[in-house]
Amino acid sequence: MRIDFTKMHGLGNDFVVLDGRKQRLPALDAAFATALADRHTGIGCDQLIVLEPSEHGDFRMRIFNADGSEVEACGNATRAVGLLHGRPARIETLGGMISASPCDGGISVEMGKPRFDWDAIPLAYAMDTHTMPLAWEGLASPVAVNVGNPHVIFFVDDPYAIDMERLGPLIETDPVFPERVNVNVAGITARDAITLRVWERGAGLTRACGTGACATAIGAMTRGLVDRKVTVTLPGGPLQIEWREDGEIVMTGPATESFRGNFDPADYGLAAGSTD
Ligand SMILES: N[C@H](CCC[C@H](N)C(=O)O)C(=O)O
Repeated sequence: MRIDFTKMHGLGNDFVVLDGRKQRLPALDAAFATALADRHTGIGCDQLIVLEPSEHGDFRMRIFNADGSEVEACGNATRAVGLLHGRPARIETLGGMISASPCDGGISVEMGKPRFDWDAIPLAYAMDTHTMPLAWEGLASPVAVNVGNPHVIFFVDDPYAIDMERLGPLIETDPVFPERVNVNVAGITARDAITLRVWERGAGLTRACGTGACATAIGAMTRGLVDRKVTVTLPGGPLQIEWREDGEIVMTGPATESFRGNFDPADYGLAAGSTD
């Protein structure tokens, strides 16, 4: 029984999207996600996205990083599935209910409200998350915020001068982050402009990170560095982030369908037709 997929991306952060409402899928475990995400022996992606029926919204979106970890939120994928849905959608995720709507700028997503408490990030012990009293070599005093998933944000002069391949995994896996963390290095270029690079938990350096853009914008706003509407420019391109007066984070940006295909799970040694 072959499985249909849609290959998509948001500013180069790429996904394999499976619609579990229309077909039976193998067990959604780390082995399945890592096999499909492998860029040499699989289809290749930063995240595997699976759509399922939902009793609380239009559908449920499950998110698996390339390392197989299932996580709570993915901003770029939310725009991608919003494009597929083609009309406003209420989406159930592990990080809560969010919504996506087609708009002039592509897809606009209400990502929920940020959480700043140390145990909501989460951190391993209590500390000031507005300015964490910690440093990893030259990266110091970050903001920590949860926008459905955990982020730590360092403000630097030049994000492209930071050795993310070395410092990213070091910080991602530091025990102070019991659920690991997405690592953001950001430069403020104007009251409405941020430059950002992200080492993603479970996926590494990606061309864009939607939740990273949201977290970084919020962190910069809480420090008074930018206004409540900013353009966050990642290696793959720009996203518009607004922190609305009601506390909701709104992200707007493009989503792209690259191609469609199908595969036989048996080719990956995966049992076909079982669902978890
Ligand atoms: N790596 C993230 C999930 C994907 C987030 C990113 N691709 C986005 O667009 O928000 C995490 O483990 O929390």
